[in-house]
Amino acid sequence: MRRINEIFYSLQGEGYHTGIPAVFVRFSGCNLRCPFCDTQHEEGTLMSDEDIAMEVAKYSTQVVILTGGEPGLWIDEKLVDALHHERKYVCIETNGTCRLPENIDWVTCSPKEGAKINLDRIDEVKVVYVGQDVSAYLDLSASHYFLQPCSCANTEEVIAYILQHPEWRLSLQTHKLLQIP
Ligand SMILES: C[S@@+](CC[C@H](N)C(=O)[O-])C[C@H]1O[C@@H](n2cnc3c(N)ncnc32)[C@H](O)[C@@H]1O
Ligand SMILES: Nc1nc2[nH]cc(C(=O)O)c2c(=O)[nH]1
Ligand code: SF4
Ligand SMILES: [Mg+2]
Repeated sequence: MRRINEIFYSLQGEGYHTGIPAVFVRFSGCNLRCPFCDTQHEEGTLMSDEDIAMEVAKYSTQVVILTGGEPGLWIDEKLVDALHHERKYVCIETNGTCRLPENIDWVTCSPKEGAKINLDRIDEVKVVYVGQDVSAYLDLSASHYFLQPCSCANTEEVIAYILQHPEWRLSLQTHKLLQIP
């Protein structure tokens, strides 16, 4: 059984897949306490992999996004297999501190200051930019590098940084701008 905070259907608001309809599976609990974290995730109900797959299967989109909390603490190949069995494309939003099952289809790593990255594969790096030194994150091997304003509040600062450092792209939390989940 896995502790699930919520399962909901919306558009991916952030990063490379922005705008794509997706089912979000939010796990309860995290190993970090980021001061800027925008998510309440501690509450949750226990669900089996079959329950999770059945809930996700109600939505016709192919894309599932595992998030939290920190989903890397709680998932394994068996859960990803159950979602693959429903023909889903399985993405994860992770802080990168936990080893992940190899059968995940897309890894979004959002590294946090002082937390060691423990991943073999990253598709996109997405850093919440609050003025910190982000240059070392470009050494992570990935296909895309995004900087994201913190709660849409410092977008001008992020744009100014990216114009000076064009290896980065802008990721906006478009769901917050649109006021959708
Ligand atoms: C709530 S976290 C859950 C997944 C995982 N624990 C992580 O941090 O990647 C989902 C995404 O939201 C980002 N995030 C959290 N708080 C934010 C904020 N106030 N503004 C912008 N992005 C934020 C995280 O960096 C991460 O990319
Ligand atoms: N629409 C929408 N897109 C998201 N992308 C990542 C999210 C997350 O909280 O992990 C998130 C979220 O909470 N809502
Ligand atoms: S790692 Fe993710 S869920 Fe955990 S506190 Fe930081 S932003 Fe929030
Ligand atoms: Mg969110």
